[in-house]
Amino acid sequence: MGSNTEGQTVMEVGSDGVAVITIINPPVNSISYDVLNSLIENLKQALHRDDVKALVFTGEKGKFSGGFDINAFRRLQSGRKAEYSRPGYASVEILTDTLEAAHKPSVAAIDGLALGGGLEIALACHARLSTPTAWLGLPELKLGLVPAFGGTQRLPRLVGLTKALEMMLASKQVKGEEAFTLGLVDAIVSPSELVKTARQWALDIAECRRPRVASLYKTDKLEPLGKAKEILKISREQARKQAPNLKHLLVCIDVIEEGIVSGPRAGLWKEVDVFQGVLHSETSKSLIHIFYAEHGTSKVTGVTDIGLVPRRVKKVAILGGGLMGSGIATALILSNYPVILKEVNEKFLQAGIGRVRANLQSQVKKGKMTQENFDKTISLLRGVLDYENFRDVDMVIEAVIENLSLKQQIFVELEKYCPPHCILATNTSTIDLNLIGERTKSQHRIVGAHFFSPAHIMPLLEIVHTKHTSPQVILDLLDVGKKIKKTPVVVGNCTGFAVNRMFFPYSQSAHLLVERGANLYQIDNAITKFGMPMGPFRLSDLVGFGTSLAGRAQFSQSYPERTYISMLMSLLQEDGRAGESTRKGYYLYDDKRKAKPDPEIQKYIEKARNISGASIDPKLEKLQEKDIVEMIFFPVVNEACRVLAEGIAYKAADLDVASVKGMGFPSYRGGLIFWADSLGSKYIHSKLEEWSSKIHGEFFKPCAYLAERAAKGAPLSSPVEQAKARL
Ligand SMILES: C[C@H](O)CC(=O)SCCNC(=O)CCNC(=O)[C@H](O)C(C)(C)COP(=O)(O)OP(=O)(O)OC[C@H]1O[C@@H](n2cnc3c(N)ncnc32)[C@H](O)[C@@H]1OP(=O)(O)O
Repeated sequence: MGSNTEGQTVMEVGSDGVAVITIINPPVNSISYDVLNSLIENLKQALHRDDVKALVFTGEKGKFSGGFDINAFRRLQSGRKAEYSRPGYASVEILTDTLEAAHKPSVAAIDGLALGGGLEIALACHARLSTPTAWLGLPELKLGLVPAFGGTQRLPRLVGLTKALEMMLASKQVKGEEAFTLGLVDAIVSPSELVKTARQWALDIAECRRPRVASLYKTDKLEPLGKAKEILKISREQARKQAPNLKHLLVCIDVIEEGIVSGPRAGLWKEVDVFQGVLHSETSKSLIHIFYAEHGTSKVTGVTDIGLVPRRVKKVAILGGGLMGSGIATALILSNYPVILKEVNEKFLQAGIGRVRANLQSQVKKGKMTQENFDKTISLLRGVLDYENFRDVDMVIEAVIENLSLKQQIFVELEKYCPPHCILATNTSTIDLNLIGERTKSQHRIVGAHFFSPAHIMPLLEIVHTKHTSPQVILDLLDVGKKIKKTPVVVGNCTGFAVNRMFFPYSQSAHLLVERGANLYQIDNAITKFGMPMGPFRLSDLVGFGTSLAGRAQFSQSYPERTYISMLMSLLQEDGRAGESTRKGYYLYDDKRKAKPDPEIQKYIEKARNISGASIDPKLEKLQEKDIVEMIFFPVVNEACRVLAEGIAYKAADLDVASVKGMGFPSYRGGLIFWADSLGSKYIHSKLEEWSSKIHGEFFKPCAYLAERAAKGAPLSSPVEQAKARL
């Protein structure tokens, strides 16, 4: 392989007359332009050579291909010229009119994974063999794209329209076994026999012992036209309802429909026509940014690049079996970690274990876990009432209530009972870690393991380090985080850390606006339409006012000048309305927890307004949706800038991932800072300045980091030169 090339294919022609073309581009054998060019060259050669009767395509080291090289797409999105000047060159000219139309048959030998463009190459072959455990799918839509190598046409013809729509629109992958049942692959073969069997299969087709199928022209799996149109109509309606901000889903359905109504070649050409549009859309740029940002969170300077190896964590102890503790225990046992759960008395302990059981039971009910697996998983959990069993644990996660002196006492005990190598983690969501460990001599092994509720479901793990936390401890927690399938983001220590801190203005700006005349339910509506799972008021109801008010108290202590204190929540709480758990908060809740606006809320708003002395601003009474989104999120962006400036977050992309995974910020907007940069630092700064002078001085005041970037016209994501909290 040339030193400047990104992968290649190699061709080996056997004495049996089969040319085996192997894709080589580690780690996932993605199809870079170099791979594609080399594949085309080898394909043409094989078709030309007299000693070749048939072809087999496969991938090196047990992986067929992870799809087209996403990095190449990223380069095209940032202005690089397209490699092929002829539209449809790869899809129509090569895969369809050269490979699929060739007189020499081809077979794909699939192991590991065949995704996106990788699977599409296989679909253009005349047969596919797969190992039982390989993953096959067209996940392009997850990247804001549509399949571009003919997948929109061939997949429905192999597996039927309904299944193909599900696989493409939901980026659902299927395992080899299921692919065989669906008709996507022709046989299941063990990895050791795969290429050998594929060679023979290809010869069998060449010698007419097996059928030679061009999937593009298959029709037996397609529904009759009327039925197909009905399926597509329903699919469109669902896409519009479930993802109203995502246009590429509808584009994909249109392309599939074109093939069904006007024939597969017309469908192929439509696929070619729409691709440039989706590739250069903001949605695709954002989703590809998030793909890379997510991979980047586990690369931490000073931790993962200094030659350390993660130590094996064999046993974990959790303190506190409440909502968080039981969720964390569930996440750990689900990934086969033996866990001891400690509580203060038998009643609490049984309640905690009950919660873990209920979490697992709900997986059984949903058909995601067998009863046998349930029994095996729950057997990894042991309840205890004292520290005696802590003598051989490798990691402790404290998840008791947010009470500093209680946590300090617990850490003193932990230091006494746990072995010296044991990682001492806390799940606090706001309290300064230095204070928690103040009474110990173990500051180097104290770390934050901040899970988000419900901990066994929410994908983010915020790993908080102090100046004393050792890189080894951070690395170990990163490793555990990955093993329990969380996306870990490493951040520095401060009140609220990165995620809660940057989002603390989210609910406050909403309260500030409501006190000045904005409609509470319109705010939630606008924010939901923007793409958040729920607006700030509905979120406060879900979290519960007790927790929200406790969090606000912490913030107002640490950041008093910019904490907006509205009495609205406290007034509601005094009246027994503490959120969803009391069935009344900003909304009223029925038996099914469905939220309904409550006209009574106006009474409380007026009371809160009287207390704060705020007056109604006619402009805020008539806010447009765009204004609401900006007034709620620009203070969040402002706080995120402070988090970056102080070095609490390592890079802007980490905050993008944290906002998506921790707060539900829409991934198709690329995360908080990526979205902010799409609007421009200058614009955000000018808006905050304006609101600071007209509405509330301190709350909206742009921070120095934002002001400096706005003055230079620089993006907020450009690297910070001097961050304080580096390791
Ligand atoms: C023309 C076509 O229609 C268009 C397309 O094909 S679009 C591409 C479609 N393919 C995809 O979306 C697959 C995206 N990748 C994945 O889902 C997962 O990476 C995977 C299932 C392939 C492998 O997962 P896993 O084994 O956990 O490894 P993972 O850590 O994710 O990836 C390993 C490395 O490969 C890279 N990688 C994975 N898929 C890639 C791809 N298609 N292109 C470029 N790089 C890729 C990752 O960025 C990562 O790089 P890093 O080590 O520098 O961080």
